[in-house]
Amino acid sequence: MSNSVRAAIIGATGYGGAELIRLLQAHPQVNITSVISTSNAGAPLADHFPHLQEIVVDILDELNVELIAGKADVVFLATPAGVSAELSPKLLAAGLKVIDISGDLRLKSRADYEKWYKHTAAPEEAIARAVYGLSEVFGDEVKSADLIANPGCYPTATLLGLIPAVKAGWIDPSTIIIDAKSGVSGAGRGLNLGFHYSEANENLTAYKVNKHQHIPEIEQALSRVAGKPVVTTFTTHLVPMTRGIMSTMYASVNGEHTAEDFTNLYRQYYEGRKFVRIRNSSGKPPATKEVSGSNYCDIGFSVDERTGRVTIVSVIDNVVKGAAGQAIQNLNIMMGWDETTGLLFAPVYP
Ligand SMILES: NC(=O)C1=CN([C@@H]2O[C@H](COP(=O)(O)OP(=O)(O)OC[C@H]3O[C@@H](n4cnc5c(N)ncnc54)[C@H](OP(=O)(O)O)[C@@H]3O)[C@@H](O)[C@H]2O)C=CC1
Ligand SMILES: CC(=O)N[C@@H](CCC(=O)OP(=O)(O)O)C(=O)O
Repeated sequence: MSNSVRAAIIGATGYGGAELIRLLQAHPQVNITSVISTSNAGAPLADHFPHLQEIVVDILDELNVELIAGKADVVFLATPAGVSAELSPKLLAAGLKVIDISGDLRLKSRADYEKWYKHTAAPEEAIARAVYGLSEVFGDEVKSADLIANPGCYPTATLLGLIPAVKAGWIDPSTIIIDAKSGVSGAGRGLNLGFHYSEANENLTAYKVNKHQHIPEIEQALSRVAGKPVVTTFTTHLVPMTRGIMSTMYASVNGEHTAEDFTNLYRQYYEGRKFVRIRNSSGKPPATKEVSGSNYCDIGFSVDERTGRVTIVSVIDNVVKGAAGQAIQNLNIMMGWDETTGLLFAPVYP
């Protein structure tokens, strides 16, 4: 077990990159040694993110694998789809550990990736080597990994909310419906008409209906846990707020289980895992603001005796637990450190 690591961040001028910098600069066992940009190498990072000036040294480096290997032990990729598929094998070959927050290495089927992401899939060896880093569920596999496929933001909230019940056989997986909502930062910093203030503000839109790239990711993990193929209906909505994801999930309950039973089951499943907080069944469901800026995932339950269905509400901050925070949690697990190192801060409220 090493006591500290040097970290490089590719995609440092984007939202995921900025959040990695914000969190890693406060991590006691990580030194940021390179922040990388393909379009602005040589410029100060603070030109892009004035909120980070004088927090980390920094002139943006060019993207050069040899340069990174000379400066860092671990590389975080906060890059658009298609980049990591090509770059990760080169970074691994240079002896680096790689944590990828894009979707490039999450799907075990290359055909599925190409169908849902419309990019060329990563080489088979890289996909086989990548460990799906849903920390609280697959943490044991993360321990020995050198390549992490960090889960997507929606899948993180959704899977943490469904897996204990699916695993226990308390819900019928064929009845699962997932209704998910995200703040605008989930779409990244790039410009796009649908995310202009006047289009997104005071508006609520469903998007990528039955076409969202997180559908196969969610189904892959649920199928693994259920031990049989699971398909789901998953609909995403854009909410005019900056951060936050809420996944509201519905499923038929197998047998007689109250909301309190679900609460106890989930508390047992996540025992000792500080970042998943299960709400009391008598209280109100969790809200996005109650996890904003933090690495927490809060989950609450209601069972409707009339319909025999459970409603599960799960919330996260998309850029923290849904991206940079979970990526750092996975680094902690890989390094044999306490998984909470550098991440135990309270949400920002209000
Ligand atoms: N935003 C979120 O909540 C979440 C995002 N993700 C995923 O994380 C990844 C990053 O997302 P996000 O930070 O929001 O996106 P942004 O669009 O904000 O940032 C992406 C960054 O990638 C860099 N980049 C673009 N093209 C290349 C290239 N060819 N090679 C290397 N770097 C490149 C750009 O910087 P430059 O031009 O300076 O190189 C850009 O700043 C995406 O795959 C996204 O889907 C996952 C979970 C949550
Ligand atoms: C609001 C919004 O547009 N969110 C994005 C989240 C994208 C993302 O995180 O993509 P990968 O996990 O596939 O990398 C979306 O729904 O596509």
